[in-house]
Amino acid sequence: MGDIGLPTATAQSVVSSSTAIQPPAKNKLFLGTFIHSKTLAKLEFLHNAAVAVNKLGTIVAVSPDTDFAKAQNSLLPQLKWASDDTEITAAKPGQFFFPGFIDTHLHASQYPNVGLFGNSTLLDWLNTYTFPLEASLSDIPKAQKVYSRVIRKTLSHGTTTAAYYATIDVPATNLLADLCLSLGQRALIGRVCMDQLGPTYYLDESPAESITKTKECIQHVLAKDPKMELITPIITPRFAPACSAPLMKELGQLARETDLPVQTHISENKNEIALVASLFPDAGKSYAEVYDTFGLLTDKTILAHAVHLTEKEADLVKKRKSKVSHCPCSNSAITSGAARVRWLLDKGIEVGLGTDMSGGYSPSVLEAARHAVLVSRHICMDEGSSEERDKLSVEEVLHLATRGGAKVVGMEDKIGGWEVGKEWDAQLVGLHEVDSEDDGDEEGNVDVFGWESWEEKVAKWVYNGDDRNTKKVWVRGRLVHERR
Ligand SMILES: O=c1[nH]c(=O)c2nc[nH]c2[nH]1
Ligand SMILES: [Zn+2]
Repeated sequence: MGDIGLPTATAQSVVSSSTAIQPPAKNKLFLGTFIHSKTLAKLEFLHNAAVAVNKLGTIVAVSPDTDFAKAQNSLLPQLKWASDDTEITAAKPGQFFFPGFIDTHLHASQYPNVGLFGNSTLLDWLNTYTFPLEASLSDIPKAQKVYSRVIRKTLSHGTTTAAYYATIDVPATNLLADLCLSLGQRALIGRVCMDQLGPTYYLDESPAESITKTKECIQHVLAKDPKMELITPIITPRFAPACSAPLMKELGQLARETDLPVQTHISENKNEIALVASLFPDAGKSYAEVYDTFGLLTDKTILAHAVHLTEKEADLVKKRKSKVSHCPCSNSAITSGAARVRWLLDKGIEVGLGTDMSGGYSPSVLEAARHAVLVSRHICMDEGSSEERDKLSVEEVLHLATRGGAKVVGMEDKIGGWEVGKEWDAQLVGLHEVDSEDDGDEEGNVDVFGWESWEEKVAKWVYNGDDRNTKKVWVRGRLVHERR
């Protein structure tokens, strides 16, 4: 990153240690069934397999047909790992390891509002529910309560990586970064930039102030995690209607100078699109062109929603290699529309899933995945649809939730599947076996009778699973959640 005149970190750290970027104490060996996305349409099932994870949290071996005895007698000696320096986790029968979910778009600051949207749509929802809550998080103890809770909650649903919006407040945004580090969630941390549209009590005073405060947050993250091993700063113009042309120009320049990722919203709602056209009559012809004019459509830009993009805009997004975060729960909840995911994928645009709390009502990427399936079926029922082809399958939405999301956040070399060299960001999933002794209360809604294929078990998990099925979660090899 070039010298961009970032100020030195000034914010007080509330959380003192950054333990999550310390290596785990022991090597780790995982045994059992491993499932991950192989291609968009295909899951791969590795049964009776072993995955070895070193003390840095990196996968160093993926070994098929390896039970406990073979691991002890062959794999560990091969790795030169002593048994007493290796922690072994074996999945029980019926359990499986799955890559951690990647939530490519959510507002940490809006978590207290999940489920609160009434009959609102985007612009009135922002004014009624969202801006007042976000503004209130400049109260640091309140921010601490909300941010710790949202991190723990999303981890408990298997989200190992989250692209967060915080608020305009610098200390509270830095606190979110600190908490991700201490609780061990991989995250992109965005201080929200907005110098218009919001209420006077919740606005950056000028483009210059917005840039200075953004740089303070970037500096804070880089001071805490210089190699961006766990947390990454992300430049966050809220959306075009909330950013003046001079602010967007400077943010585009900052993105170019720092080569940092960018996140924003695009084409979520028809009134919003009309507002963009009225606010930026000269800058460009379309919403996407407005961002492009200011250098904000980069190959590291995450565009949330993209519900109403035109053909020409989608082609521009593809040309710039910008990515899309599909947020189906949010799009249904606040009546935004149905994003045409197959159309985006067919154009070669990378797509991931976002919960978009609290436009979205759920912290669960699994919920977003099942709603992505359902929204795709609504698209099939529209006139002029290509019908069957528009449907997304279980395999496809799980791909979006993992490998697709990894590409959207620019971490496809690090996370999303079981390959040597990737980091162990994983969840252990357990379904309720009807023949087992327990009554299944702890295993959630997913009853498995024993005759299902593994493909069927996964489909049952996608349609009926929840956090009760997420038994353990790891990020970079560190256990960050365990269901008791
Ligand atoms: O889903 C959304 N959530 C938000 O907070 C927001 N702000 C602008 N546009 C937005 N869309
Ligand atoms: Zn959003």
